Amino acid sequence: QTNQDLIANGKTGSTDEVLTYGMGYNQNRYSPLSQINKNTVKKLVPVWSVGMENDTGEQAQPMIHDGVMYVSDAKWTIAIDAVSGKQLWRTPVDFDPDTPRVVCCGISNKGVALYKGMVLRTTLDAHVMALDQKTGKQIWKQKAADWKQGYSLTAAPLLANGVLMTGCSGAEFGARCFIDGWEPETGKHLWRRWTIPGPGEKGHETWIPSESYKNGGGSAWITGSYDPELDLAYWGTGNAGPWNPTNRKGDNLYSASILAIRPSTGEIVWHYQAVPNDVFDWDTVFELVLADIKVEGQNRKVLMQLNRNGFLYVLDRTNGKLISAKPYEKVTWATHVDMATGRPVESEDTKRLRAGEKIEMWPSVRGAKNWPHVAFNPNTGLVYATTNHAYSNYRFVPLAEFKPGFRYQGVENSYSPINPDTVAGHIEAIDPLTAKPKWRLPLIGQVGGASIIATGGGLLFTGKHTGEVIAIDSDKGEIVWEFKTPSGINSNPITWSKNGKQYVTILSGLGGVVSGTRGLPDIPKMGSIWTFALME
Ligand SMILES: O=C(O)c1cc(C(=O)O)c2c(n1)C(=O)C(=O)c1cc(C(=O)O)[nH]c1-2
Ligand SMILES: [Ca+2]
Repeated sequence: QTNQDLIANGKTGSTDEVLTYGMGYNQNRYSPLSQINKNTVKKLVPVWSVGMENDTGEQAQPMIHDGVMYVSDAKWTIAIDAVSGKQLWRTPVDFDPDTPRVVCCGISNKGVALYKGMVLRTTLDAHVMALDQKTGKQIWKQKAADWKQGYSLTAAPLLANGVLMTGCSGAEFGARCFIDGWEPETGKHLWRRWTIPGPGEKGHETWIPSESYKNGGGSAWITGSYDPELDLAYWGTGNAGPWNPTNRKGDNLYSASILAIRPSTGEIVWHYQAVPNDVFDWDTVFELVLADIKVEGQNRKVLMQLNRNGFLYVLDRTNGKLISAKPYEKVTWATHVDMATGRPVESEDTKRLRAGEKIEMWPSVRGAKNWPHVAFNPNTGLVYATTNHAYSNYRFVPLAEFKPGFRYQGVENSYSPINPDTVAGHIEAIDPLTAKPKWRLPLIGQVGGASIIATGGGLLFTGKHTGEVIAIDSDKGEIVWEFKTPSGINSNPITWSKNGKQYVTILSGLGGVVSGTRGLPDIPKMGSIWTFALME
């Protein structure tokens, strides 16, 4: 898995390999594979399953190299023969059992990176490590931060231009976050880009008073994308900390922003802040889909994001200029995004919130979409997304004193109820420039939990909170196949091939933030991997 292999993956490379988070550096989550298609999908059956020996949740995207599948969760790194399902090795992750105290939203891990014979991963207790692909033995391990200060690492690393990039979580604990660059071969720390600039750094002046940056948040808890031609990694940052803004005035850069970063140096080449002075948990971390699309007749290199805040942003990824920002769900916190300034125009409701009143706010603080990733099919030009239809009853309450490693938020929040007949969200096909749906499949009585992949067979694969793996006709938005797994699904599916045969793999095991969602069916918590193929 050289740099060339990683660049080719998801583009011209073999569909036998899954080497990057998002099935390609562009995070399109699209595969041209078409053996499993609308006609053949009725013959799709499980071919193997492996237990994860974990009940804290499975979110990882598996990776595949040379017929071996690499899977992770917070407790394990595992290698499996991809065709037979036979386990090759299993290495436990060693962390203090108290660490889960500093995770806001589940004991999670979203996957590994593969590079030059190594499996590279992050750990819940804020370490980064490399294992040998053949044996599972540790090659190196480095501490990124002290978990007792509220830091954790849940995202898969990004290997870009020979640099291993990792993010961090902790904004709900008033941690000040960062993105790190490491030398993958040795674990040597190359650079740190604080997402919240300190004294003397550009952007620090947007924190008033100046010491407020110390609790500034700006987590980087979803893996970035990479454009090898521009040599830019795109990485989103999370909410400002604490949510209650009493002690921090100003725009609070670079919270709730999209950053274009030079992998070799960590330099920020451009930034776009979606939400100045965020008070809503509008993490702008979600997947950044890179695509080349026509905008008003012109070919543009764009970056797209369905932001948690309900707007679908399309940016020129060469320079960060805003092209479009339209709402894809019900939004009441802002009236629109001002295209001249790129800033959201806050609503009367938000003015009342800032004045201390309780408001009903759409979307809820969980977002019009949470992390489950979208797919983009370059042939249809549509984005396929799992979205949420919910509101928060939300207000600020006095901030408790800051204590490192403990919640530091200063808000009161309750969610709209979910009853068995509530339309709590949708799986939908969306035009990126209008943000309007082509079709919508309602999620009734449950929120969405899993990422989507799109295929050349005209299908989407994803999973439901209630445990079904589903295939959807991507033109009509109809479920055409399903299989019930033992637990709920909130993970990252992949499709791949070996010896001319197409497979779909997905993890089951309820975890993450949906595991704590009230009003939903009581789902057993148990991790397992499932691989499907057509019955001969
Ligand atoms: O700001 C942060 O540091 C941070 C981190 C994480 C995380 O690492 O899982 C989540 C969130 N925020 C968050 O707001 C959120 O809704 C969320 C959901 C999940 C999940 O795994 O289901 N993680 C996180
Ligand atoms: Ca957050």
